[in-house]
Amino acid sequence: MHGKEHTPREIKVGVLGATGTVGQRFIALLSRHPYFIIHALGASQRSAGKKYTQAVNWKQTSPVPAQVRDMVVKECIPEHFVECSVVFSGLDSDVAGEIEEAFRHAELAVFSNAKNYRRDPAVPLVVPLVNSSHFAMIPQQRAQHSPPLKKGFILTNANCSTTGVVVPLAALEKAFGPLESCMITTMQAISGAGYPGVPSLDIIDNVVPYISGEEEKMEWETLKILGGISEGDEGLKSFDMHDKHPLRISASCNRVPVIEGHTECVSIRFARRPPPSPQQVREALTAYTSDAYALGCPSAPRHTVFVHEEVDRPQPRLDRDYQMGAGVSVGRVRQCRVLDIKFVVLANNVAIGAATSSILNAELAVVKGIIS
Ligand SMILES: NC(=O)C1=CN([C@@H]2O[C@H](COP(=O)(O)OP(=O)(O)OC[C@H]3O[C@@H](n4cnc5c(N)ncnc54)[C@H](OP(=O)(O)O)[C@@H]3O)[C@@H](O)[C@H]2O)C=CC1
Ligand SMILES: N[C@@H](CC(=O)OP(=O)(O)O)C(=O)O
Repeated sequence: MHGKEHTPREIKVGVLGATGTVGQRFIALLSRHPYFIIHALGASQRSAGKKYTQAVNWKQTSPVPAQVRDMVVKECIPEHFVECSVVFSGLDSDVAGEIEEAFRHAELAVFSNAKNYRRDPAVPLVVPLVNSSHFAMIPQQRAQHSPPLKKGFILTNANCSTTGVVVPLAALEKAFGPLESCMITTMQAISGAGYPGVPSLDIIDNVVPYISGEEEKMEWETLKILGGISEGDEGLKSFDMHDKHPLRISASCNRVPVIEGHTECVSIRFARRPPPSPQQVREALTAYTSDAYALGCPSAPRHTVFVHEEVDRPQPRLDRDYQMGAGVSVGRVRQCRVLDIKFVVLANNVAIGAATSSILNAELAVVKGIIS
């Protein structure tokens, strides 16, 4: 997607949870990646020992890529992945904790979608369009491990709804200073619940106003991502959780009958007075460029935030595949009579909300010389 990509030698990668919703998206994206080469696939014991096409219930719009069709799926143990430098994890969170730790311990770079390590004080929670500076925690994470690691680490990406909202929030903090409060109401696609996900009898002709754990994750993760890294007396780093400018966030999460793409209605108040106008907000969102794009990551979107002028956009069916789902769409930027500004965000939950974020994070790690 980027014109002047930095192209290193080929890097062998593995995919854990390769048969799942996120795992399939990893495979579709990695099969045409310029330097990540799919070398090993892992899933549960139900799938291990089978050819990929026999193990997977493929739900992507393109066929199973030729290079993985006959690959035999392995159990998720590091011995089967020794030739890989990187593993991408789309593992169920019930099992991701132990498996990802075993891979880190075996000196692999683990890029995870699961929630298990997002709150770990040594693990960066990186939305690649926002906080690539948090990679600075990796040396400390390696040093804290017993024995200290040379190559292994875990880096997570965020919850898919958090990812959509932090991109415009980061752009606006960059342009206009800290935010003071933020109210979010989500309309989340059923693919966010994996496959087969929400039963059809629950979701057709319906809205379900509850997604377990989602509101707490959005409220907490946003603070870690938008906060910086502070350095203590003995040089020890910690995530500052947006503490210097406390940000109050309230999220309300709903499941809606959409297949892909999370829509979020967002209202914000800025700390500085007077606040920017809707037009200044539109301009700042349009001008925002990610480090991932500036550094030449091949999967980075040209438009980090695409701002719609039409009054009825963004819409999931129309906008979720723009830039292969790697950017974020914003529309309906207008004045809020309670806070300052309100707008609508659309983010593709399985692309920038999951697999694309992990791949971009790994590309950033390559550009920053953390993996080679
Ligand atoms: N869907 C989304 O939009 C998003 C998902 N996530 C997170 O990404 C992760 C994957 O989600 P999703 O793809 O939707 O989930 P799925 O349920 O679709 O896939 C889960 C994967 O985990 C594997 N698995 C299950 N149990 C085991 C086990 N005991 N050992 C090894 N592998 C196992 C499954 O393999 P098998 O087929 O063999 O059972 C499958 O490959 C989750 O942690 C989720 O919370 C994050 C952001 C967005
Ligand atoms: N809970 C999200 C998807 C997800 O798996 O989130 P997390 O990675 O934070 O557990 C959804 O249902 O849309």
